[in-house]
Amino acid sequence: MYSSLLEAKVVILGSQGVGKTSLVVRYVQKTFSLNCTSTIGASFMTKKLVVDNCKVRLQIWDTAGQERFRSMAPMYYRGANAAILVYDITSEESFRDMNSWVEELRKNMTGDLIIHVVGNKLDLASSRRAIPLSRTEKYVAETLGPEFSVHEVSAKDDDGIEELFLQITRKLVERKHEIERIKRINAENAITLQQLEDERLQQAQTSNNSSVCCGI
Ligand SMILES: Nc1nc2c(ncn2[C@@H]2O[C@H](COP(=O)(O)OP(=O)(O)OP(=O)(O)O)[C@@H](O)[C@H]2O)c(=O)[nH]1
Ligand SMILES: [Mg+2]
Repeated sequence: MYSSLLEAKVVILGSQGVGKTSLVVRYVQKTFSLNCTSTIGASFMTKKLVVDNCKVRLQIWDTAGQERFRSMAPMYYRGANAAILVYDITSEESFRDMNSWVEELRKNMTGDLIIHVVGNKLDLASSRRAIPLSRTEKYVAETLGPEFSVHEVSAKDDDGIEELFLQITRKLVERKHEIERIKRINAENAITLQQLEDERLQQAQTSNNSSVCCGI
């Protein structure tokens, strides 16, 4: 028996060819192909999991990295609960591009969006790494804040991807439980206030009755 159900929207953003589709396909379908076709517009996949006694349904939106689709991105990140910003650890350009996503999200997002920065293609680290992990960590700590996470993953080798989505889901579940706890406290406080008000009215009524009696 699960204590609650959570439906959440996660959006994947990043420049063309960093491996957004590969990441989602690896996580949801457990497969990988070196011959992916570039995404047109966007698409989503659903993943169900159970975390901390909570049944979760993640709707994972895979967006297109091609520049011509960039103006469509707000349609996908608005209403999202979490965003995964992907770069390719072998590409300086994709790392810089991620910064423009951070700026854009900052300007347009309301509410608290969970953001995870993800360097993909970790399997190429020894031969072609262009972005050291320390650089990403420094960037994220200084730009996003220490509470935001950095991951390096490989969609090809299925390395770090389960952990990435698990961490995001845990945060979403924690947040849901926190909101429920606050609602419960507010409801309890509202009941206490109502009881106090009832008692006050009752006392007022009693004293009114006794003054009427005295008047007679
Ligand atoms: N070596 C390696 N190649 C990868 C990895 N992930 C993706 N690729 C390859 O990188 C290329 C682009 O992957 P996609 O998943 O299509 O990239 P994308 O970010 O969805 O690209 P757009 O849809 O155009 O924005 C493909 O040839 C993938 O096979 C990885 O972890 N390691
Ligand atoms: Mg794609």
